[in-house]
Amino acid sequence: MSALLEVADVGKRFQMGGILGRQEVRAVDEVSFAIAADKPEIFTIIGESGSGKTTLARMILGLERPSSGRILFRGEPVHHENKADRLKFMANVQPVFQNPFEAFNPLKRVDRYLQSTARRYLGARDKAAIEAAMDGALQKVGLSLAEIAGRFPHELSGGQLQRVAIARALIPNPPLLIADEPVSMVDASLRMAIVNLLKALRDDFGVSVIYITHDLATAYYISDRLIIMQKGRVVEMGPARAVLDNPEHPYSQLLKASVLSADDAGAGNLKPANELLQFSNDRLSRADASRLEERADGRRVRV
Ligand SMILES: Nc1ncnc2c1ncn2[C@@H]1O[C@H](COP(=O)(O)OP(=O)(O)OP(=O)(O)O)[C@@H](O)[C@H]1O
Repeated sequence: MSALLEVADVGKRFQMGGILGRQEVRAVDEVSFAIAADKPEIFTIIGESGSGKTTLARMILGLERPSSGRILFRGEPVHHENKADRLKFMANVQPVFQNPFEAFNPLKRVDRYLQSTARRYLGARDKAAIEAAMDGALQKVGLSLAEIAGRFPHELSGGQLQRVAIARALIPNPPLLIADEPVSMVDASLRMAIVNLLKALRDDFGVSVIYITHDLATAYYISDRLIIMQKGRVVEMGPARAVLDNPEHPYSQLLKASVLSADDAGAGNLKPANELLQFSNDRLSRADASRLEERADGRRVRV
């Protein structure tokens, strides 16, 4: 397989506190996976708050240096000191952030963002070429330049604004998007439309998406493969349906049980989840001596 992205034994440690109470946080610990160049997919990173998802995403985007391991995009390290190399890399790997209202300045018209992206990455100078690039990207997300031209962020819904953010990311025609919790700030009624859009980008335009979430339901619906992270470590990874239909690691089971117990609210059905929490914490305390073991269905589980 020729790899689009290769993440190999990647770790990130942060030093916390002063000289005395100095502490090390292992935000990400020995994470490995690869995304093929010729097989677009939605690869999901799932885990609760603090499990290291965003740190991993920032390292893939070249915004943070790994403390150990390596990340290669088409065989080249993702960290570039040189501005031109950085720009070339960013044209290929584009981020979509959680909160579209934070991503756009409320006093700036949204089409300006698309314009500057087209100038920056495509080197487009004349008005017709810039507008064609903007409209092409907006059409991919179900909008058009005519619909959003001249409008300010508050004149669009959260769902529309997130579509514009995705259109902006698509302008350089990147083969890979890194979408960090792209639907968590979007109104529940509009969430599926964004999730379906990510699927359409994969199916119709061959874009791979690293989808970062703590939401099992959308992860199940959208993912080809996934990794489940707990405190910086992968506890289970593999084909999404196989893993989520029948999770093996206690933490994966706990995530699934938490979704079910939320549906079951009031039914007093928390005991199994409490037991799983105990199992999961037991495993975590022995994590240093653990390793990922391969299963017949293609998944790998930390044992
Ligand atoms: N710059 C930093 N300095 C120190 N610690 C950090 C830094 N960034 C992240 N961490 C720590 O690393 C761990 C992983 O954080 P990270 O933000 O990657 O998790 P996450 O899964 O994305 O959580 P969330 O869903 O809340 O964003 C946490 O314990 C966090 O406090």
